[in-house]
Amino acid sequence: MNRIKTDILVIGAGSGGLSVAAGAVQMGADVVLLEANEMGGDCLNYGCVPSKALIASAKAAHAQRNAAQYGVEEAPGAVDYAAAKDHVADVIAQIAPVDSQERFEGLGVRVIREYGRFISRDEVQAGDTIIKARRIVIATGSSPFVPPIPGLDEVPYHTNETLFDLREKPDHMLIIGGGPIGMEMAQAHARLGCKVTVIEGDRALSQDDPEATAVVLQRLRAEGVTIEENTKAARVGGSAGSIELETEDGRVFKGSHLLVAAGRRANTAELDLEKAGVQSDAEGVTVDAGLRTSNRKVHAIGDVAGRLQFTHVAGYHANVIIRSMLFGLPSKVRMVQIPWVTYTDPELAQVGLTEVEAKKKHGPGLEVVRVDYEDNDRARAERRTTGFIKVMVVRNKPVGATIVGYQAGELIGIWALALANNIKMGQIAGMVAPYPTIGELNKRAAGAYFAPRLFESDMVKRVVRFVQRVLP
Ligand SMILES: Cc1cc2nc3c(=O)[nH]c(=O)nc-3n(C[C@H](O)[C@H](O)[C@H](O)COP(=O)(O)OP(=O)(O)OC[C@H]3O[C@@H](n4cnc5c(N)ncnc54)[C@H](O)[C@@H]3O)c2cc1C
Ligand SMILES: NC(=O)c1ccc[n+]([C@@H]2O[C@H](COP(=O)([O-])OP(=O)(O)OC[C@H]3O[C@@H](n4cnc5c(N)ncnc54)[C@H](O)[C@@H]3O)[C@@H](O)[C@H]2O)c1
Repeated sequence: MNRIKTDILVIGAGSGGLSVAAGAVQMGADVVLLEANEMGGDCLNYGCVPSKALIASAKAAHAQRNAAQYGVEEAPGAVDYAAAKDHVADVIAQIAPVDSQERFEGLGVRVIREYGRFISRDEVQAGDTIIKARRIVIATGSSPFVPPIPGLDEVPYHTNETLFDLREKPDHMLIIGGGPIGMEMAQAHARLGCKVTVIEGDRALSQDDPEATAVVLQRLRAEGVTIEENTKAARVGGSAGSIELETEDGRVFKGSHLLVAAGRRANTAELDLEKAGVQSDAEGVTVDAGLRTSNRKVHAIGDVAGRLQFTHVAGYHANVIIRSMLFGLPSKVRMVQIPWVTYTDPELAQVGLTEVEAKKKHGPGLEVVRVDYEDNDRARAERRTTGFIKVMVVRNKPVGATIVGYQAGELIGIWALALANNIKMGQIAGMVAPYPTIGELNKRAAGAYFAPRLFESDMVKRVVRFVQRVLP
C-alpha cells in the first residue's frame, strides 16, 4: 500500500472538484485529486455540455422548418440522429482538454484515477494508495435517481448517462419526469423528429414560476410534445423497441424508447462517511453555511451537498471553500443570488424569490413589475415576441426575477448581479442599453418600477409645472 500526505484531497473531478483543485494548487497548496470515472464529471460527459449540444442540433432543424417567416425557403429539417450525436461527442472532445488529467498534472495536481473511500477522519483509500490530508473536499456529485417502478428493471431504459451514446433515432421517446432534464430533452427530441411523451407525477418544471412555466409548456405542446402532468408512472413493461408505460390512473402509453429523468441521488453511498464522522441524509452530505461537514476538516460541495444542483453552484461552492481552506477566512454561501436556467425554447430563468415566495415573505411591501417581449423591437425583428420579465421589488430593490423568453438565460445575469450586490432598481433603470437588443428589456423592467411614480403622480406634475414657471 502506498501512503501519501497532502494539504488538500479532493474526491471527484467534476465541476466542483476541478475548480477547487485548480484554484488551490495555483495558490500554492499541495493537492491530490481522485476521479473514479471520466475527468469533468457529469456536466462535461453526461450533463450540461451534451444536452446543450444536442439542443443546438434540434434548434438548427427547427430553424430550417420555420424559415419562411423570414422570407427564406423552408426545408424539411431532416435529421441524421447519429450525426447529431457525433456533433455532441465533438463538442465534448473540444472541451475535454480543459478538464483533463494532463492539464491538472501540468498545474501540479497529483491525479489518481481511483474510487476513494474514507478509512478514518483524515484518510481516504483510493486503490492501493492511502492519502492522509489536512483538508478533504467531497465533490462526488450525483447520479440519476431511478424510481422503484415495477417492471423498470426488466426493460431497456436510458438515463442521462446513456442517452448521449444512443445513435438510433427513437421513433417515440417516453420520458418519466418533467423536470429540467425531461423538458429539455423532450423538446430537443421532438425537434429532431421523434414523437415524445412526458409523464410527470406533479407539475412540470415545478421549481419555477407557474405563469412562466405555462409559456414553455404551451410551446412544447404546440411543437407536438405530449405532456401528462399529475400522472405518475406506476408500471413499465414490454421489450426493446416496444415499451409500455402504465400510469397510476390506469392509462397505458406506448413508445419505442424510455428515458428516466426522475431526479438525482447524491453520491454518498460508498464513501464510508461514517468512518470520517461525516453526517449525511437522503439529500446528501449535511453541511453548514460554510460548506463544512460534521467533521470540521471535511467540506462537501456541488451536487453532493444537496442544495441547488447546477454547475455554476458547484463552482461557486469551490470559491467559498477555497477562501476558508486556504486563507482561514470566514466564508459562507449566499443562495439568494444563484440563478438557474432551463434551456428550452423559450428559455426559462429564475433568480431569487419567485412571485409566490416573495408575496409570502414580503406581503404588501412587494411590488411586481412586468414587461412583455412583444414590446421589444429586437424581439419583433427576430420574431421572438413570446415571453415576459417579472421582477419582484421591495423598497426599490429587486428580491427576485423570473424571465421566460428568447435569451432569458443571458438576461437573468443582470438580476443575479443586482441581488448579489444590493443594486437598486434606479441603478438598472439608469443604465444605457444598446438599441436594439433583447437586453433593453431589463432596463425597461426597471423603468416600469418608476413609471407609475413618475407618470401617474400629481405631486410630480405639480413640481414640474412649478419649475417650468420659475425656470428662466
Ligand atoms: C442532463 C443534465 C443536464 C444538465 N444541464 C445543466 C446546465 O445546463 N447547467 C447547469 O448549471 N447544470 C446542469 N446540470 C447539472 C450539473 O451537471 C451538475 O450540477 C454538476 O455536474 C455538479 O458538479 P459536481 O462537481 O457536484 O459533480 P459531478 O460533475 O457529478 O462530478 C462528480 C465526480 O465525482 C466522481 N466520483 C464520485 N464518487 C467518487 C469517489 N468516491 N471517488 C472518486 N471519484 C468519485 C464522479 O465520477 C464524477 O466525475 C445538468 C445535469 C444533467 C444530468
Ligand atoms: N438547465 C439546467 O441547468 C439543468 C438541466 C438539466 C438538469 N439540471 C439539474 O439536474 C437536476 C435533475 O434534473 P431532473 O429533471 O432529473 O430532476 P427533477 O427532480 O428536477 O425532476 C424530476 C421530475 O420527475 C418527476 N417524477 C419522479 N418520479 C416520477 C414518477 N414515478 N412518475 C412521474 N414523474 C415522476 C418528479 O415529480 C419531478 O418533477 C435538476 O434539478 C437540475 O439541478 C439542470
